[in-house]
Order: sequence, then C-alpha cells, then structure tokens
Amino acid sequence: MKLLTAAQTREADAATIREEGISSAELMERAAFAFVTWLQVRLSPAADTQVLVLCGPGNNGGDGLAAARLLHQQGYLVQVGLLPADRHSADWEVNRARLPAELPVAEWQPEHFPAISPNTVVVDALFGTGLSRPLEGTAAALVQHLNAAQARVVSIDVPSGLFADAPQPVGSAVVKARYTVGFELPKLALLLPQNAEFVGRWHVVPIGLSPRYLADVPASMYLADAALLAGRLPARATFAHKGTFGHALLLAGSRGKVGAAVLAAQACLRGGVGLLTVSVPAVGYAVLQSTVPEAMCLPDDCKTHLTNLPELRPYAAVGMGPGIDQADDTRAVLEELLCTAKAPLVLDADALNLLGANRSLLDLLPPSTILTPHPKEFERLTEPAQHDYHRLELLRGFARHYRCYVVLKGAYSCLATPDGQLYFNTTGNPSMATGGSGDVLTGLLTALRADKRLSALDAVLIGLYAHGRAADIAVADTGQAGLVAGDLPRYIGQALQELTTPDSL
Ligand SMILES: NC(=O)C1=CN([C@@H]2O[C@H](COP(=O)(O)OP(=O)(O)OC[C@H]3O[C@@H](n4cnc5c(N)ncnc54)[C@H](OP(=O)(O)O)[C@@H]3O)[C@@H](O)[C@H]2O)[C@H](O)CC1
Ligand SMILES: [K+]
Repeated sequence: MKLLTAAQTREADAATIREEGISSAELMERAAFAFVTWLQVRLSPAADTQVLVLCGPGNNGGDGLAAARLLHQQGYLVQVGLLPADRHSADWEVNRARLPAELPVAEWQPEHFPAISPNTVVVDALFGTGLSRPLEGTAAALVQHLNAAQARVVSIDVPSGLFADAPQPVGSAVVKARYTVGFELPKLALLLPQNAEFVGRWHVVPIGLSPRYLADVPASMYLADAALLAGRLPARATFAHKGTFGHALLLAGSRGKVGAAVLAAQACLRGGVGLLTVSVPAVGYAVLQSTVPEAMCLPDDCKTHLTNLPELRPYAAVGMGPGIDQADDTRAVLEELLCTAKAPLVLDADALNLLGANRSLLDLLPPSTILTPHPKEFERLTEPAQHDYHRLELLRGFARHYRCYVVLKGAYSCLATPDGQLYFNTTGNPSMATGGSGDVLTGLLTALRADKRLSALDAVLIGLYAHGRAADIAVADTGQAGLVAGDLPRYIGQALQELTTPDSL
C-alpha cells in the first residue's frame, strides 16, 4: 500500500469525484458514513453514550457535521461545537444546513468553552489534512481545553493540529486522541514515534478512492502490509534439496553473549536456510552444539571473541553482529569480511557499532548489504536527528549513498532501499522490546538472503514482516510481558507460510 502526501490525498479525492461523476459532498458523505460505521462498533449502546463533535471550518469539520447527523439518526445523544471562523468550505455549509433542527449546535467562544465531561466521546473534526500552519489563538486554546478534559477522543483523519506529513514545531497545540480514523490510506504522521501521544491507535477505513489514481500515482513510501507481500515467498518445489535454500554463515557471540549467537542461529534455521554454519568464540562451541544441533559450528581460536574470518567460499549469505562485542581483532574480521565477501551480507548490533566507531569502513560496504540499526545505532552511523522526519531523510540518504538496505528498527520499522524508497513494516507489537529480538531478525534475514530465489528487497521485506508477525502470533500464547526472544523462532515458519505463494493455478 502506498503512503500519500496530503497534497496527493487531495488529488485522489478530485480524481474520484471526476471519475465517478459524484459531488464532493457525496464523497464527504461516504467518508462520514465509513467513520460512523467504525465508531458505532466501538461505542456503548446509543442511549448511554454522549457524543460531542467539535468541528473546524474546512472539510474535516464538514466530515464532523455529517458524522454528527448520522450518529444522531442512530439515536446517540449528539451535540456539535463549532470553532468560530470567518469562512467555511462549501461542503461544510452543505452539511451545516443538513443538521436536524433538534440537534444542539453552538459556536464555542474562547471566553467560556463549555466543560467537557470525561465520560463524553469527543469526535475531533477541527482540522485535517488542510492544516496550513500551527494552531494558535482560539483553535489552540480549544485543543488545550479538550486535552485537559481527559475525555475519550476519536480524531477524524488526523489529530487536529498535527501536520499529515511534515513536522510541527515542538510545543504546538495538537489534539491527543485515543483513536485516529483515517480514510483509505494512512498518512505518514501516524507512523512516527514522536506523534504517538497524539495519534493513539489508528485505523484506516476504505472510502472507495479512485483505484486508477492510487495505482498510477508515484510514491516513494509504502506500507509493507500483507496485501503488498502476500505470495512473494515462492513455495518449495517437490525436488528441492538443502542446497536449494543456501548455506548461511553467522558470525556471532562473545564471552557472556553466546545467547545472541544461539538466537540468531535458531531464527536462521526457522527462516528456512538449507545449511547453517555458525562461527563463535571458543567459549560458545559447546553451548551452540548442544542448543542448536542442526547448525555446524566453527569455533574461533580465541576463547572470548571473534578473531578469524572463516573461508567464505561455501556461503550464500553471511550475517555478522549479534553479541560480537567491539574488540579490535573483531573489527579486523569485519574489515576483512567487507573487503572479501562476494555473498550478500547482513550486519547488526556490534557490527554496526564497529562501523560507527570506524567510519572509514563504511566505504567498504558491498552494495545491497543489509544493515539493521535501532535509532541509537543509526545515530552512531550518521548524526543525531532533530526529529523523526529528519531521521527518515538521514536514513534515505544513507541507503542511497552506500547503495544498501537499511532497516531502522522500532514500531513500524522502516526500510530504506538503495533507490531511496521507504517501506514501513506493519507487523509486531511491544512484546518485541526485549533483549535478543534483534538477534532473531539478523538470523532470519541471513536465511532469506541465502535463498537465491528472492531479491534483496523481497528478502528484507519478508524477513521484517515475518519477524513481527511471529511475535503477533506468539503473544497469543505468552502474553506481551511474557514473550522472550527465544519464543520467536518457533513461530517464524507459520509467519512465513502466510506469505508463501498459494499452491493453485
Ligand atoms: N480522501 C480523503 O481523505 C477525504 C477527506 N476529507 C476530509 O477533508 C479534510 C481536508 O479538508 P480541507 O478543507 O482541505 O482542510 P481542513 O478541514 O483540515 O482545514 C482547512 C481549513 O482550515 C484553515 N486552517 C488551516 N490551518 C489553520 C490554522 N492553523 N489555524 C486556523 N485555520 C487553519 C484553512 O484556512 P487557510 O487559511 O489555510 O486557507 C481552511 O479554512 C480531510 O482531512 C478529511 O477529513 C473529505 O471529507 C473526503 C475525502
Ligand atoms: K481532525
């Protein structure tokens, strides 16, 4: 699914209206109906629920007015509060005129905003994608009044005061919603950590925007959801053998962090690799052989950390980083790997920290290498980001410059590709914020890179999706607090199966 800018969303509206020969008010009615349908499923029975709809002067306010009418028709106790304004959009006027006379409507003056009971459900329809500057004056005061009320707020399209696809100055007035319900496609703002306190949980409801426009519009940002990835993992052929799926090498572990090697190895095997060899410091040999018997193990000469790069010829992909620490001889192993590897590489954790501490190594990165930093690791590779949008630009620039695939890990992990596209992963949950889940990702990505049937892009997207999906499936058994990284590998196969090409004509 593409992510559109606010300007492209307006074009999508216009294309839909043109192609279907409908009026803009009809499209607004569709949007309001979709919103109300979503809301009704979550509201208590009509008689018990007070709904306050706060409407701004544009089409977001128009959506609110239409939603107020529809909720009133369903029997909810609805009131409308209008933000004073000099002018209103045409469809706002249409929907203002359609409000039934018995539905209470008041213009909310800044001198005495009415109290908002915490029991009220507030529909925030003050501003949407047409926000052109940060809120101030009466609008900002109303947002602050609303946020102080601690009512349950559902924002239409975007929390009012939040730009849909650009940063707003720190401290701007923005509605803090419990839910945000957008139309057709999510806006970038909903995916960024800095906006989490405003967006709450978000949902997107379909309103039938022009399929032709959505297919043709150029985009550089995508949601990597099941629809985008379904069927992209080829099914296994009847006569496939272990050579078909590649032989992977993992360079992992150091004294006290052999577990990282174990987790990466388990995930690599569950990711479907044909053969796996793990190079660990001598201290990890017995541990690895006994916990992951399916893997071959190459013990390093050194007891505590990696000091030797194995002969690379047998391997279809190499992963390095989990638990390796940052000793100087390990840095030398990394440097030799970068200089000599012909197979695709996956670099994580201390391999990234070594790159950050020795930036000249970055110029040795083979094209299409996969790097999986979390924001702190990424900062060590680049510079501190001023905000999330800046971080995304740094990410895009880094991936372009080094011709690499870079995954910024977190909620909605973002992959930047060498040609400057951004893909936001849609799976996963907060249970993954636990030590070792990154090691699992490294192992899984190394397995998928060893599979020659997959492009680099598909390998990363499938790996990210399956990693998060494994956690989504696992929490049903473990609960969020109870999940440990070691639980994830055993759900990877199930997650991958969901993306496998169906066996049909
Ligand atoms: N496909 C869809 O997503 C659909 C979306 N719909 C809804 O339409 C809005 C976008 O509507 P639009 O009228 O473009 O914009 P807004 O309602 O957000 O606001 C525009 C008005 O607000 C004024 N404005 C802007 N910023 C400020 C500010 N900081 N302070 C005060 N006033 C402000 C603006 O005035 P200008 O001076 O900037 O001209 C406008 O008067 C979208 O979000 C959806 O909710 C459709 O209903 C259908 C499909
Ligand atoms: K809004």
